[in-house]
Amino acid sequence: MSTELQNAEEAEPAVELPQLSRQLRPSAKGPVRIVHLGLGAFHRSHQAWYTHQASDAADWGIAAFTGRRPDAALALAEQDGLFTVVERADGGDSFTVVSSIVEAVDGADVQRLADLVAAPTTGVVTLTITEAAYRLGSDGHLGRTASDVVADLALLASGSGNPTTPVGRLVLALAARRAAGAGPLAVVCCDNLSNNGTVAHNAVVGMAGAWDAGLAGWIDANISFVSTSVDRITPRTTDADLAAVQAACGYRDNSPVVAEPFSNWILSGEFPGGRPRWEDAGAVFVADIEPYENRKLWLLNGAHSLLAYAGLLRGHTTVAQALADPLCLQAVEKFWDEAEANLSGPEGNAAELQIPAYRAALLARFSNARIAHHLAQIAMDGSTKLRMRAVPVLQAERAAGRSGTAAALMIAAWMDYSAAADAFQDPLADQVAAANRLSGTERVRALLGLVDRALAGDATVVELIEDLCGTFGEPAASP
Ligand SMILES: NC(=O)c1ccc[n+]([C@@H]2O[C@H](COP(=O)([O-])OP(=O)(O)OC[C@H]3O[C@@H](n4cnc5c(N)ncnc54)[C@H](O)[C@@H]3O)[C@@H](O)[C@H]2O)c1
Ligand SMILES: O=P(O)(O)OC[C@@H](O)[C@@H](O)[C@H](O)[C@H](O)CO
Repeated sequence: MSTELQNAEEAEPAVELPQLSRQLRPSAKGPVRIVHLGLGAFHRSHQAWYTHQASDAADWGIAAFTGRRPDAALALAEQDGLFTVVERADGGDSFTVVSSIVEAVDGADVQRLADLVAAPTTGVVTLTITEAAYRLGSDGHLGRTASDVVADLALLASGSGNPTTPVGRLVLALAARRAAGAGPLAVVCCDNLSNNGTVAHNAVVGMAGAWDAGLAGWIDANISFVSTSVDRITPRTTDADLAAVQAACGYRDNSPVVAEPFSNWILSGEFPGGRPRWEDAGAVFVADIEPYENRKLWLLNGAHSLLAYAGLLRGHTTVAQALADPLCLQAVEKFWDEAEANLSGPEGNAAELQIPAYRAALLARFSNARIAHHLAQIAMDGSTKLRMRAVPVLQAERAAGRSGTAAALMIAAWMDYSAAADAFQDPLADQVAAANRLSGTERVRALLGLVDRALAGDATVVELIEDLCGTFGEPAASP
């Protein structure tokens, strides 16, 4: 099922080509034993790709559900779940048809989700629903005032209708599993969150407990929440990507995904319902995930957020363009110095994390100009992302008696961007807009309070961030 072609863009585009399907590329469908929520680009390039490569892949089919719209499920269902992963390196593309997704379902079909999660054959639920979708407040617990959470809780209490949040849908499906007596399984969070297994646990148990304390107790006793560090840069698919697959592979694929050749998956936790041999594709299972998670979230994702806000303010569009700007690069290097000073390795062995090599590899990965990773995509949902990417480094620097200026600069750049952006997307967009109607120190304090309440109460930090605003260009005047 794997095709290797180099320099696809040199091939002539074909016309009237057959569509990718299991007839065109014969491949058996494994039984559904993994249910996935959040059928986006990253699930296809990462968890589906690892499952496809496992030596026991034939035993582990994935049923993948979309989040907010049916489109991705409809497109993939047309191809019996098959899609192409395009690995885009500096030197050219290579193409692999991935067959692990055996069912692609509209997330609104909550009955199908409940049926599959309740099946005793299902052993794993994976999640890529984005950081903001867990609806956690800055205290790390479910924000029970968010309007969609309120609506889902009312709906669960009434016993009729379908939840709309992914967490609400999962809670309903786990209730069905409990009723069916189907036993334990693992929920594997693959979103870019620190301690993401605990985040998923707090969101799921928080919502279940607000509905039915017995269900929350059953989930605590039966569901293992696995933490992971996930890595593979996967931008949104473009029309040019569709054309490149068509030209190189000789079929039409309406759901290809383009990713960098690099991939990494580190997992920590129990799998009481079994799991595929993901280690065959390079996944690593560890006892203590925190050092790896911090390395990735601070160095990679932290630099991404910094480049996104600084880069957009300076008129750049992609990660590679922003990195080529000396002012942005310098900010990244300084942030990395601060982050590195606070990274400790497994069992206190920092050398194990190989930070210099990791930093050098990141510079090379970010500079891959053939991967057009748009800063606007990375910039979304900043109030949530900064809690993982900037706040821990700033707190650690201050605890060590240092200023934390480079981490504070990331937050200042986000503030400037929030006032300047034409289309600002964030779960707290309304509060951000209200804060931006204030001025001076009041504005900075209000914005910082949306990211971290304790930091907003520290006058020195507020002053530092206020001084750093404007570093990458003045934001537009407040509305
Ligand atoms: N793309 C990457 O390079 C990458 C790498 C590592 C980790 N991740 C993680 O995976 C997540 C998804 O990335 P992606 O590239 O697949 O994005 P995507 O936009 O392609 O897909 C996101 C999926 O989540 C659903 N979703 C988003 N917000 C939701 C909400 N509020 N409620 C319900 N469903 C919602 C969407 O409908 C979609 O199915 C990221 O947020 C990140 O945490 C992504
Ligand atoms: O996907 P997000 O929105 O959490 O963050 C944007 C990027 O930082 C992220 O997608 C990275 O590219 C990814 O985490 C690399 O593995």
